[in-house]
Amino acid sequence: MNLHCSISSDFNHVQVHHILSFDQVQHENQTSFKLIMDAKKITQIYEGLGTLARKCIFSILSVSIIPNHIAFIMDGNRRYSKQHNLIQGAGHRIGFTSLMSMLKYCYELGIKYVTIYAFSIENFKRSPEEVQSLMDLIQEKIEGLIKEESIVNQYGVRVYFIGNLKLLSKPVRLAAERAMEATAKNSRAVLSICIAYTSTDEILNAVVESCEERWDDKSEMNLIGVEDIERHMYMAVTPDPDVIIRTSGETRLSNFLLWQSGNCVLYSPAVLWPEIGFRHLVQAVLEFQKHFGYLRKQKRI
Ligand SMILES: CC(C)=CCC/C(C)=C/CC/C(C)=C/COP(=O)(O)OP(=O)(O)O
Repeated sequence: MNLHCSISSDFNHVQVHHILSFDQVQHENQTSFKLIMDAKKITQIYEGLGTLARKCIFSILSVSIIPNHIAFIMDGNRRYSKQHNLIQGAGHRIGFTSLMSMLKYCYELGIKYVTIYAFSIENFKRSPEEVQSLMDLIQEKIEGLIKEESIVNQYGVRVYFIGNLKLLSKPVRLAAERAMEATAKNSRAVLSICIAYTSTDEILNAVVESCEERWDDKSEMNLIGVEDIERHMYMAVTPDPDVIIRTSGETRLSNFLLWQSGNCVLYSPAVLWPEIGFRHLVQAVLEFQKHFGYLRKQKRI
């Protein structure tokens, strides 16, 4: 049959436009299929080599002490979008992919606790469109986290949502509750997702709850102690962080883990969050190891 048709195929951003005969169409499809298979094999080989290289670097790092808890301030997603002329929200999507890579590296390295600043109470002041688009993304990704093949299940991670969850819309809050329930039996590692969170709100809430608890207690003096406040912190489910990594070169904490970060290393690489990579995690661990002697004395560990 001498059919002529137009094929448009998009493979690795190469556009092919041809008028082809039926035989040519079949040939072209077979060639594309072969190219895709070759690309997959090459990717698998690279991934295998990457995993091997990481294992080697991790065993060198493990000669010294590995942090127990790393927290991330994922700064610079909108700037990344602007710099690369991407549509609004694209930077956050790419940022989520970077987050998944960082979680994988952390859990591979044996870091038990990871905390991320996903959305602060201050972020509600952004334009309604931006808040909605971020919340849609967060909801979509929370639902993805509990799927069988997700990183969370692969590494046996228990997920906590930390913050004033009453401030979230019902669908996001329900998704968060489902994720906490679905991962409650995982015990190899912990991911704390700070959402609708600020330290000011966390401390205020802990003080109020501590006072309420003491109010009915007639037997003791009505004084609250540090340990009461700590018990009522949203972050009471994890030990204090050893390292906070904030991207985009900023050294501010922006109302994140202020109570918990008294004795912790702040590492702030000058890359935007979507650009963060394995080398930054290695650098952060080395910084922690450099300061560990001092931190150990402060924390009495
Ligand atoms: C389920 C789950 C954990 C999802 C997380 C998704 C994600 C990557 C959220 C980042 C949110 C955020 C406000 C980052 C700060 O960048 P920015 O928007 O302030 O960018 P800028 O610093 O360039 O202004």
